[in-house]
Amino acid sequence: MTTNGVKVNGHGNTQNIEYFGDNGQHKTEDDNRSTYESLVQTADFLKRLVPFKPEIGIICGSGMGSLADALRDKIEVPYERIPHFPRSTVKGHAGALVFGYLADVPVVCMKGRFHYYEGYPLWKCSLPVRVMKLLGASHLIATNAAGGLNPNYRVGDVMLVKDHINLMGFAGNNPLQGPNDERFGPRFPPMNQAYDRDLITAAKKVAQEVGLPIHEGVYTCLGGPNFETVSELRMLKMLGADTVGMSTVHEVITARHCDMTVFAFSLITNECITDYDCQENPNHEEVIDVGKMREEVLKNFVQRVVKHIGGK
Ligand SMILES: O=P(O)(O)O[C@H]1O[C@H](CO)[C@@H](O)[C@H]1O
Ligand SMILES: Nc1nc2[nH]cnc2c(=O)[nH]1
Repeated sequence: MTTNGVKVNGHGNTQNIEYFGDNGQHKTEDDNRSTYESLVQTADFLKRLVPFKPEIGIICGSGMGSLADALRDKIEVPYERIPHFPRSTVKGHAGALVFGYLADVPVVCMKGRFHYYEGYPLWKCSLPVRVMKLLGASHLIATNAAGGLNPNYRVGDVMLVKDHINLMGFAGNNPLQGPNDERFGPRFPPMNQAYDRDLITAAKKVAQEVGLPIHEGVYTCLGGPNFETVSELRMLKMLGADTVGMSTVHEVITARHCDMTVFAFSLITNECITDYDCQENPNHEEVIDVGKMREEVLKNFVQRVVKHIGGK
């Protein structure tokens, strides 16, 4: 079957999707991969709309889109207007880049991120990070809603991410797969200092000031969209993960590849269920509700972290 330049072959559960250019020439997934030049086009389009250079890129996690509402002199650009940009499909992820000033620091917020389970390859989920870099941002703040695996974590607490476990990477899936463009970064980037230690130290102080219960730990990302089984969670705990989600890791890898300084945190939206007798179920509504419940304190927290970065 061929429709709109896409041919789907296959029987039963296996399908191979082939792409065709305008002249019927065969294209592969890799031909559709964004290039340095296409991302420069995206950045140039945005530069024409925004009269300042963002210093920090902020990714709002599920239910945390209101972080972007705290910006002054906002310019909001819906994803569907931005060339080469994916579209948001998940509840709690509005789908717009919001430019403005937070604590007098110029920033750009992703009000809505892209997830692997939406059907986007990891390079596409992380594409906005490269656009932020091309816009001039030197720092990335990635926020996420996550399940708390560490038994000391409570719903509403925040965990500063000190490290991650790239589980999808173990299975051979990585946002940096494919040809490497040195203009972004090296073929083999180190990842042992992915999360900036100075920012973690500063953020701990800020959390105390705003009365936010804080932890420091290890995040892991699964592909989703289902929440985990009891056995999977027990395994992740043994591996050393403190929180579990479906985002952030590939964004951070992409940011470190292009030499951005990274700060990330998880809002604990649910306690992971590691007991077969527990009758509760995690669900996305609860995740979004906790984000909303903590919106004021998180705005305050992020604003102060941004101020710290801006004042450096
Ligand atoms: O990581 P963010 O986007 O904050 O969202 C988390 O919450 C959603 C599940 O409720 C998943 O998308 C998971 O990744
Ligand atoms: N994978 C995963 N993602 C989440 N996002 C919010 N809570 C959870 C969770 O428990 N598991």
